[in-house]
Amino acid sequence: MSELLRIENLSAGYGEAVVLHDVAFALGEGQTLALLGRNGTGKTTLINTLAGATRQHGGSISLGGQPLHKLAPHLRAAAGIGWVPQERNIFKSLTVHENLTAVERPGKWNPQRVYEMFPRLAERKTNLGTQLSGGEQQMLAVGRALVLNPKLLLLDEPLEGLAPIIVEELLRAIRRITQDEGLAAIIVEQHPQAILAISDEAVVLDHGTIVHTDSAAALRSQPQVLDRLLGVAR
Ligand SMILES: Nc1ncnc2c1ncn2[C@@H]1O[C@H](COP(=O)(O)OP(=O)(O)OP(=O)(O)O)[C@@H](O)[C@H]1O
Repeated sequence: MSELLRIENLSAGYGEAVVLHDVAFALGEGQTLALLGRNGTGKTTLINTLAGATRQHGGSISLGGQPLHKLAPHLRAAAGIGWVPQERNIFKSLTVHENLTAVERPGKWNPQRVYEMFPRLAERKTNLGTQLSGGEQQMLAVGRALVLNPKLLLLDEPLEGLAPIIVEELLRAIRRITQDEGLAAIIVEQHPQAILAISDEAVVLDHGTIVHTDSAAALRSQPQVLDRLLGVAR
């Protein structure tokens, strides 16, 4: 398996404030990484740093051998980072279809394939972003990242605040995207069991540093370790 992402000695934050300290890990092509940790430990900051939306103070990030450090967020998208931020950030004044076609880049993912995966979006094709439920917005945010045809998908709490039936639908889609279609992904989630079940690797952050790295299967099978790392019995 060849390497896709390499992070070394990374420190990053907001303005002068440094939130992440000496973060380092690598991810192979087609691998899925669960990024876990208590509230406020830096998970979103790490995702945002990969996407280019924070201030990098030191260290390096490379994707497929290309350094990302100096690239603005839109150039990171072009370099292969598909970002689904916590706030979803869909274009609310555009229709579902326009949200997808506005950012589409050539590759195997196109709006038609997104509609096949999320039939609800196909039914809502001509609806504006403002007219979508939270679950539909999340599906659209995932679809919009996919039609960029990224090398690496970043999903920041994709299941947060959604009804159980929608959670199931999104989990099925994420499994299909990562396991069946082989797209590499980093997934942040508060409820780790569901994500560990579909991930290859796991990294746990605390106070902005990595405190545990293991295979997802090994971490999943040790509830007492998860309990210690995340603070609540899962
Ligand atoms: N825009 C910002 N400006 C300054 N500090 C911030 C900003 N966003 C987050 N922080 C700080 O960075 C730290 C890490 O926050 P972050 O949102 O990355 O954690 P998280 O692990 O994703 O938490 P959660 O699970 O609650 O989303 C926190 O101390 C937070 O207060």
